Amino acid sequence: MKKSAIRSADFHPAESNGAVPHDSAFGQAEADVYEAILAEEPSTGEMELADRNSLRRVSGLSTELADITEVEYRRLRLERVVLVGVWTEGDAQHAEDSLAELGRLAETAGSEVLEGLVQRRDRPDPSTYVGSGKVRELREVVVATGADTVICDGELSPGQLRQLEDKLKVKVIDRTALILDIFAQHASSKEGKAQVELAQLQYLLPRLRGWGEAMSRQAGGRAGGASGGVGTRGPGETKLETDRRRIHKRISKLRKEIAAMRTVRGTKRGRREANAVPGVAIAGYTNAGKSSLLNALTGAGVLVEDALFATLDPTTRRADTPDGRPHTLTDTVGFVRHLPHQLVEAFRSTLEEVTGADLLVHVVDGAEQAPHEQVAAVREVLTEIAEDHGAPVPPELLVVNKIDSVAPTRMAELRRLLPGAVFVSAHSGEGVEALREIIADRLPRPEVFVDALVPYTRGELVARVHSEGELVDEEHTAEGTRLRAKVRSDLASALKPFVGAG
Ligand SMILES: Nc1nc2c(ncn2[C@@H]2O[C@H](COP(=O)(O)OP(=O)(O)OP(=O)(O)O)[C@@H](O)[C@H]2O)c(=O)[nH]1
Ligand SMILES: [Mg+2]
Repeated sequence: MKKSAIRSADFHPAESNGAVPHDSAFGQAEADVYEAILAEEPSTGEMELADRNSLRRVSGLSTELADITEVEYRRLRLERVVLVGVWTEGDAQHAEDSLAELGRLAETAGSEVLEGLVQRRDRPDPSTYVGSGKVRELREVVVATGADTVICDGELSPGQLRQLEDKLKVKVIDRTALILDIFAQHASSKEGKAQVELAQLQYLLPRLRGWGEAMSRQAGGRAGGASGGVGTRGPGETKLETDRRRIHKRISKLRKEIAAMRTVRGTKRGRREANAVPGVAIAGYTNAGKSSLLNALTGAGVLVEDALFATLDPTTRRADTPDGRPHTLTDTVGFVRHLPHQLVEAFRSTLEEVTGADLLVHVVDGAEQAPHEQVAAVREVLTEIAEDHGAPVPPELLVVNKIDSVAPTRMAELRRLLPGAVFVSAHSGEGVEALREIIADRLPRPEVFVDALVPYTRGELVARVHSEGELVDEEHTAEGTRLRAKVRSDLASALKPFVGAG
């Protein structure tokens, strides 16, 4: 597994400030307890209780929310991580690719990847995700590497997370939480932030119970051994109820806010549609080079970064086809395997930019090992959104990017894997001109022929024919401008009063 440089500025070893988890905003780690656990490896049933009582609460994971709004800025503060995946189908290569991607996601979130392990199983273990033997092995790796976090390549149930954490004694998070964390770090617009927070809270809600139990158990332990038994409402649980209510309230508030922002976005899009300017959405796997391609096509200065999910807010640019027809190009949020469904829901309004487009430019990174798998993952999410939206997926143009870093021998293979694709390099510009022509070709064309005499008082209609339609000829007469052109239906109806007037 590739190692990234340790981000020393961000590196906080387990803090030992004696903070009681209940009082700390996000459960400060209790380093002294942790040291004690490291010193002895408990294995017997007798040890188990002590073991559980000394569970290390890790910063960022605790559901203790001092202030719900902090979720927005919540960072998992991942540091030194060990990755683990369960491989249930496909071949070993597939499992390793998925883990390598998890590693890149972890690095994007700012952590150092120390080790990666995969296990072949028919299905993940219902209680600990990996099998019990593997848990022990994993614990050894955690101790040997000094990792403070284990990231699992899947979405774990609240119970699985808790049990693994109990056994590994370090923070355990899953792919979903990791992706949510990256989105939280990258969201910059008001809408993006609200969407991420909504997704995080939805993820958090079902997980409150388990952690709440652990917390009340701990509280009971501290109170002198009178641990809150079954049915006892410990302080943790009371707090839990309050937290849950506050989260529910916050969720409905966010939903309302997002709906309002969606209306604004819809209005903007509606205006574009009313202007009959066809829209192209650039979609695709994260890091495929969507923003780079938008820049190459339009000269827009959109942020390009070798990071996953650099773009969270759609950027729309106007452009003209080589034959002068205006259209819009929208850069969109990238997709990834197992995109958390909470995010798909929260980002619906953003993703609607994609399903509402006239043409989908689906960008895929040609330098990837298995680009066709990324293509499949993207199509899966698109279908899901389109179904939700009750609209068909727009016609797709597959574009293979980064051909500057593809070996010539590999090109033939790519053509076979991705039939019908256009090959480009946003960097070298190769193929970009051809892509422009193909996009122009696939855009809906004005289909209604009009022959109208537009009075000089209605100059704006003439201007629209110039910018949106295809002019056949134009003549300035005493009564007005005589236009013969092909236009889209909405403009044709606006011109109707003047048709046949000459
Ligand atoms: N070699 C090569 N690298 C490219 C090309 N296009 C983009 N890249 C690199 O790929 C990385 C990702 O590019 P972006 O344009 O940010 O990709 P994106 O699809 O917008 O990514 P997200 O917004 O994070 O989903 C950057 O490091 C780019 O420099 C290309 O044609 N060739
Ligand atoms: Mg981007």
